[in-house]
Amino acid sequence: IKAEELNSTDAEEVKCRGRRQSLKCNPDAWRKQCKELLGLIYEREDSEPFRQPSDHLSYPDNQDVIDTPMDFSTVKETLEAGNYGSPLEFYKDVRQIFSNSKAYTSNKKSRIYSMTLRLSALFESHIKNIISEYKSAIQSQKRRRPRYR
Ligand SMILES: O=C(NCC(F)(F)F)N1CCN(C(=O)c2ccc(Cl)o2)CC1
Repeated sequence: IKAEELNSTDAEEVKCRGRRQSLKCNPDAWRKQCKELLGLIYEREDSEPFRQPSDHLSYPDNQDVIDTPMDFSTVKETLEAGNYGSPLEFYKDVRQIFSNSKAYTSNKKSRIYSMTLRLSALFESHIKNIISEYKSAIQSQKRRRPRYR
């Protein structure tokens, strides 16, 4: 069979099988990429108030306003424990941090909320490539052979 006779999925699969597991084809590359992205976030001073769970005492309304507390140390531990099944789960938790802050704050001009806006701009600019590479790696790993149930 000549290469040009392969359809695009076959060609993609052949390309992935042939090549050493580079980022494009490696469905696990996202873990390392998310670790690096977390590193970037930790480097930012803006992330300081979000590296620890917010202490309920100083934010009493916290309980009723925030039903899913989240912070970057929890995300980091979950990622390092291998408890995220995909970058989409990682994405969901990080977005929770930002939405909690928005729920906490009464005015959109609050200093701490403005910190999350800068952080989420940084986060979104990186996470979208991680997720699209993950999705295409999954696609190219899809076996055409039926799985025996
Ligand atoms: O208590 C903490 N972080 C824990 C630390 F103090 F150890 F860092 N936070 C205070 C409440 N948080 C807010 O997003 C927010 C928006 C508007 C107002 Cl007000 O608060 C989250 C961070």
